[in-house]
Amino acid sequence: SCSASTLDARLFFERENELLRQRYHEEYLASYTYNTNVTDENRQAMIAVYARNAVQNKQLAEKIKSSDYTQSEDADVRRQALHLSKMGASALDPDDYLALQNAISSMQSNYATTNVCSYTNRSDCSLSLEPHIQERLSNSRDPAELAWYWREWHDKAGTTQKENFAEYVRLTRKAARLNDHRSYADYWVQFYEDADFERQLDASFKQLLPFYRQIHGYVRYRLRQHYGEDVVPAEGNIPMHLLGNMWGQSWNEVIDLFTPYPEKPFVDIKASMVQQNYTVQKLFELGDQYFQSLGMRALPPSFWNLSLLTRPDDRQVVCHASAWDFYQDSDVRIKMCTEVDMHYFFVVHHELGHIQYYLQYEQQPAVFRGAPNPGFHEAVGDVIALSVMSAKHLKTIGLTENGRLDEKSRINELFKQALSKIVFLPFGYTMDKYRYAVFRNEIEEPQWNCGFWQMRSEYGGVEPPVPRTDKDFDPPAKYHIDADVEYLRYFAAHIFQFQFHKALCSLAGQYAPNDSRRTLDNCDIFGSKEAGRALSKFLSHGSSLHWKVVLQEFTGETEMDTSALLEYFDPLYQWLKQENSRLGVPLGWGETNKIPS
Ligand SMILES: C=C(C[SeH])C(=O)N1CCC[C@H]1C(=O)O
Ligand SMILES: [Zn+2]
Repeated sequence: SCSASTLDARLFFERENELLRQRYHEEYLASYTYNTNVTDENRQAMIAVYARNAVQNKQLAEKIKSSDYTQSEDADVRRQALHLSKMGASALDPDDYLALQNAISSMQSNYATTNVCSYTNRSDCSLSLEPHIQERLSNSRDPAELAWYWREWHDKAGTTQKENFAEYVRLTRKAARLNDHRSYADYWVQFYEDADFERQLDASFKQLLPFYRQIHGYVRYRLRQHYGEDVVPAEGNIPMHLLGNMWGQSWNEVIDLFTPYPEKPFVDIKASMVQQNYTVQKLFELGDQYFQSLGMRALPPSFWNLSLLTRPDDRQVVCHASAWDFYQDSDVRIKMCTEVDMHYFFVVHHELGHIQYYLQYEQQPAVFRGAPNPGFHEAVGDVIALSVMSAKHLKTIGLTENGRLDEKSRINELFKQALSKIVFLPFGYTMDKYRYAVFRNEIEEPQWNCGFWQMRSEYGGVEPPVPRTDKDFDPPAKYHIDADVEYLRYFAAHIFQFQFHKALCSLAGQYAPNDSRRTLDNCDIFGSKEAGRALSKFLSHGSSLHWKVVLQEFTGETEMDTSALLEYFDPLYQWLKQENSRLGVPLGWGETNKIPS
């Protein structure tokens, strides 16, 4: 039985959740219209919807704060009240709110529309990040050309946005204070519902640093062999323009420069795709079929009709991949500028993971249609991709012949995985350690750029190809910094995904401890209804329960834990330690000399 006041509370939240769902629906429609057609008119229209809804969200939060719902006897009422009283930017007055949304959307528009001039044809200034500049960073082996594209992009996508970013810092700080947070960083941290979160992050990073140092040392050694000592220092920071990615967040695009066993070549999956007439549509169909093989939700017809899966040639779009929930009639979509290659095959699964989450929790009240830990949402697709990219599965779908690797090929494949999964960690960690420091005014505005590069060097041992000063401003060269997207969700996801993978592989009978035929790096859960049932149950909770409760039901654990990740990569870690000592590879790095000391 429950008291009249609880019945009254439930009615209140039922009504408010329906209104909130409608607000989400119109917000995401307006945002999708802008993201798939970047014009100032669409940008203004989107902000107008945000502003109108912010007033409603603020009123709801204030109504709840003046009630006793957070003390209700009903745990579900308490949790809904807690979530809905968290005001972010909507705490700002209307003028400040509009100014903040203008700053953020202006940075996003700049990022989406920045083009750079070709290194080989300076009069052609039409090159976009995806696919043109990324193709050069992956395939050019000319340090001068790579440095050209690094600098063009950072000058045009970064430095030009300094004023907008300063306005963003000022107004998010004001919003955080209005909500009694010490800073906007503390507003972000509260979404992990764990007072110990930042300490756990630091502990996880420290646990993984020795492994990263082995990878960093080996890569620097091999890069120096290839490019020579004038380009790559023996013991200093790695110049990041050589690493195959604009931000140095994953290095697998240039793995052919440092394959552990070059005599065991990688299968060229892209060539197989091209040879088999793969289309973008096919990549998404394979992903859809994977989830269906687990007994999970199929993509609804509206997904295929309303998504934007390739870059259109008649308008500007925000190419950065994203998945969308329109909070109505299972209307879920992906927007990305897909190309047919292995990188996008991975991104397709990453985004379909978000889509599956949306579909699994759509029955929850609007307030609980999200992940209980931001890292969970970013981990789902990656977990499936760990199975999809295994030699076993690539053979199943006919992209390779060999479904079981010999020891040397296994080291090569584990190294390729580590060049995105382990290399990513210092990058992900720094993205928000830096923004926390800026939001908390621990780095002051005149040092914002040098502070950024000092942290990238301290945590990851990478540096710009050219000297940078505080006259430059490089952070907005990264999408998430422009778009006000918190980033530690990806760091957490890179650890959680191995915990999820181990649990699912066990359920699928694909993994057993100490069974050399059933290791984590060659597990493929394809077709396992057992695994699918567990994953569906995990996702269907949405954020209705604390993430530790939901995690415990799924994997038996209650913490973010690096053990599964280290178990997955152990053969490589042991190999690297031996190889680096055999070669006499120096480990670690000093301070970067690319910023004024
Ligand atoms: C693919 C997405 C959209 Se949620 C993304 O932003 N990711 C996925 C991996 C890390 C991060 C990035 O690109 O920086
Ligand atoms: Zn994502």
